[in-house]
Amino acid sequence: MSVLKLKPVSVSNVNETIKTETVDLGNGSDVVFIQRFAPSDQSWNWFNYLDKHIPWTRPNIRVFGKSFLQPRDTCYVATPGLTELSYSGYQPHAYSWDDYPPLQQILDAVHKALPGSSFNSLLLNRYRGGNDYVGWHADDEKLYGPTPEIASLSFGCERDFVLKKKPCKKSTDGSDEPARKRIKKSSHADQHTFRLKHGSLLVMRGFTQRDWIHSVPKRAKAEATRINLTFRRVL
Ligand SMILES: O=C(O)CCC(=O)C(=O)O
Ligand SMILES: [Fe+2]
Repeated sequence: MSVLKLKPVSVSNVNETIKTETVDLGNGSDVVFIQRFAPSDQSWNWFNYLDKHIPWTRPNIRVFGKSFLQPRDTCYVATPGLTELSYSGYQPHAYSWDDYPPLQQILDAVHKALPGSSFNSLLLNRYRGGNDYVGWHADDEKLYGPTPEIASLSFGCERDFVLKKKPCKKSTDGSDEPARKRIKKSSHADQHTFRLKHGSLLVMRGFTQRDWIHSVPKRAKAEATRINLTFRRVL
């Protein structure tokens, strides 16, 4: 019998040695979390560039029929020719990747870390202190398809990212049995909090947008600015 000897490989690419955690949310949903995706100095360079050069806007959005100022700054970048994004009654202008060359560099790094991914759009968020937030929502717009992979890269001030299971739909089977009894016992928690550090990458996959909602809540103590990039693929 011949034995295949494997030589130890010296890894030159930092991304290949980086610790990746996967949290199984159950029912075909999971989250991949890479806490140290990008080195701190590189992340600060990107933060400073984006803070200064991105044409941030704070649009009016509609939630439950009422008009609100979105509680964070935003900008949208997408490959030309894709279906236009529209959320909460707002249709952002799609800027081009070429307008902001470091974005292409960041996109390449994300693609390298996530084999098989091919993102073609990016929603940027800037939280100018702890009063800025994103409320409970799912990124379940039709243009992303039923099982979108969404990669979220964070720079600057650490904030909590909370995932919460959507409430179960009321049964339509006409049974009188209390729902509590009919639900199969599961070991999966229905809420998870991730501390999104400077340079971290969190990826939502599978049915996460169908079965879960997420938010970045207000935090009185988070005074500094945070920039977040969510990469998506429009089908
Ligand atoms: O800022 C974050 O970490 C999340 C942003 C988000 O959920 C979104 O842009 O859809
Ligand atoms: Fe989101």
